[in-house]
Amino acid sequence: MPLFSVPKEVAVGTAMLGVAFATGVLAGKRFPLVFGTQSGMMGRNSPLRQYILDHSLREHPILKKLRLLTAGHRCGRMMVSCEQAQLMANLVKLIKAKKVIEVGVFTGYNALNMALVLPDNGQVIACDINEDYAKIGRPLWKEAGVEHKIDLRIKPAIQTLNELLASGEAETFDFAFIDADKENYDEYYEKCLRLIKKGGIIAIDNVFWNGKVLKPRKGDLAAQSIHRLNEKLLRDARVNISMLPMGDGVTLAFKL
Ligand SMILES: C[S@@+](CC[C@H](N)C(=O)[O-])C[C@H]1O[C@@H](n2cnc3c(N)ncnc32)[C@H](O)[C@@H]1O
Repeated sequence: MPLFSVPKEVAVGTAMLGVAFATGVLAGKRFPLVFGTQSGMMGRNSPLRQYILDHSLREHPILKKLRLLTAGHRCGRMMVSCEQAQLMANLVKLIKAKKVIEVGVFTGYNALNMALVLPDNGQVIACDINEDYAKIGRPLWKEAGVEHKIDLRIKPAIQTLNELLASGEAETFDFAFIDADKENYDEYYEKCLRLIKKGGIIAIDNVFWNGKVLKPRKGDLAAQSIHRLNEKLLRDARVNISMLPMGDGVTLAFKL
């Protein structure tokens, strides 16, 4: 005797949805992504994400301090996810990077994360328009002993990137992380591509834009901009790419 009964149509519909979801999961189709951006299977507060953190996060104690401090800020959700930052640190180490760019710094969680793995003469050119955010992180950059590696430039990132190009620094960077205003993503990508060396890597954050790239709405310039760049990257012969379902989606572009 069932504990409760549902109309046949509802039962059939639910079963079909379940099969569709499972098929999507098994076939690696888009269902898990649709359900898994910020609220579902792999969302920020999901058990699976917690499992990932419990079984892979190796966070420097001062980095953790900055993460917890930033999480309490009213804009704390802008911070990059810690597992994504760890992937970037691993890549920076793997390619023995010396010079990196960050477009969009906030309190500097990822700037600190990269500075911690750069050699002592390494350099993070950190671009942001808001110095107040960086003031939160700077004491911790100092406490970690890497403040000297973080060169914070407070002005629109496009201006900083243009200045780097004008001062002859094209093809001298190893790694770039793009994580500022989404409407300018394409311009950041093009300039970073000129600034990094062959074999260098560009990581682009928020490439899912919380699922809105699936059907960008007319007035949503951020979703449109990210979606356009995603489409362009698919066909961009200057790079190899991987789009990863981590955080809000991150694309890695490897310069050929
Ligand atoms: C998502 S947050 C960056 C998070 C950061 N990467 C981290 O590790 O936590 C975006 C940042 O981009 C900055 N930003 C927005 N527009 C910008 C612009 N035109 N030029 C430079 N920075 C900008 C914001 O002030 C904000 O700090």
